[in-house]
Amino acid sequence: MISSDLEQSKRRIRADKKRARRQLAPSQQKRASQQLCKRIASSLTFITAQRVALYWPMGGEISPLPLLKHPTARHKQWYLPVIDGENMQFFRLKPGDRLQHNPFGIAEPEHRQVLPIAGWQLDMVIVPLVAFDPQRNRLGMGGGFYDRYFALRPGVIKRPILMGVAHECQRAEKLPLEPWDVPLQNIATDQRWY
Ligand SMILES: Nc1nc2c(c(=O)[nH]1)N(C=O)[C@@H](CNc1ccc(C(=O)N[C@@H](CCC(=O)O)C(=O)O)cc1)CN2
Ligand SMILES: Nc1ncnc2c1ncn2[C@@H]1O[C@H](COP(=O)(O)OP(=O)(O)OP(=O)(O)O)[C@@H](O)[C@H]1O
Repeated sequence: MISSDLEQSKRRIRADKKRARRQLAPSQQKRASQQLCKRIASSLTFITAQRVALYWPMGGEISPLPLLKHPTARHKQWYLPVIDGENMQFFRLKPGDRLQHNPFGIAEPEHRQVLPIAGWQLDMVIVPLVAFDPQRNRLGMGGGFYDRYFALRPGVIKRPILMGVAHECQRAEKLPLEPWDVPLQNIATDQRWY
């Protein structure tokens, strides 16, 4: 087994960090999410972004949802990931939209526009992650959805800005890198920027 060392190390880090974030008390979760959203809301990336994708949190993930109600966010258009088999697309989320659960138990918009938005039309994507390191490397749930979605983005194009978000306790010293890993422009936690 050639891949075993790397795979094993990724498996271990995923298990560790999923446990760490699930163990945060509801009050800690709430406070962390508020701190995170305050940090993001004061960033130029967010202030100037018109079309922003975020995610519906699950399993102890830090919640980006307070951003939806932030005073500076009133004129933004919001998008959520929708998965279909191995594919992921982003669909518009409007106030009052009904949501439904996908097979992973993650909420998605129930009634969708016919076509998803094209990735390059998004200004900013708030990217969930399981673990990160100070070099802004990311380890996700293991489905490869975000890596595949952004794989086609040519290096010269800076749009959308990919902003990873996490609890500070999801920081790892150094993550094993895969050739397909898509770099994040920055990572925000409840504590600081990376
Ligand atoms: N909130 C959120 N939405 C997201 C992602 C994410 O990481 N977080 N994704 C980022 O790619 C995509 C979904 N990716 C996923 C990939 C794997 C599993 C999964 O393996 N779930 C297992 C066990 C969950 C666990 O270990 O905690 C399962 O449902 O059995 C779930 C989602 C799109 N939407
Ligand atoms: N650009 C790509 N082209 C083809 N396959 C890919 C690509 N990116 C990722 N994959 C596949 O996805 C699988 C999962 O990748 P990885 O373990 O890096 O996921 P992840 O980044 O943790 O997950 P996610 O992005 O869903 O949160 C890999 O085994 C790989 O085969």
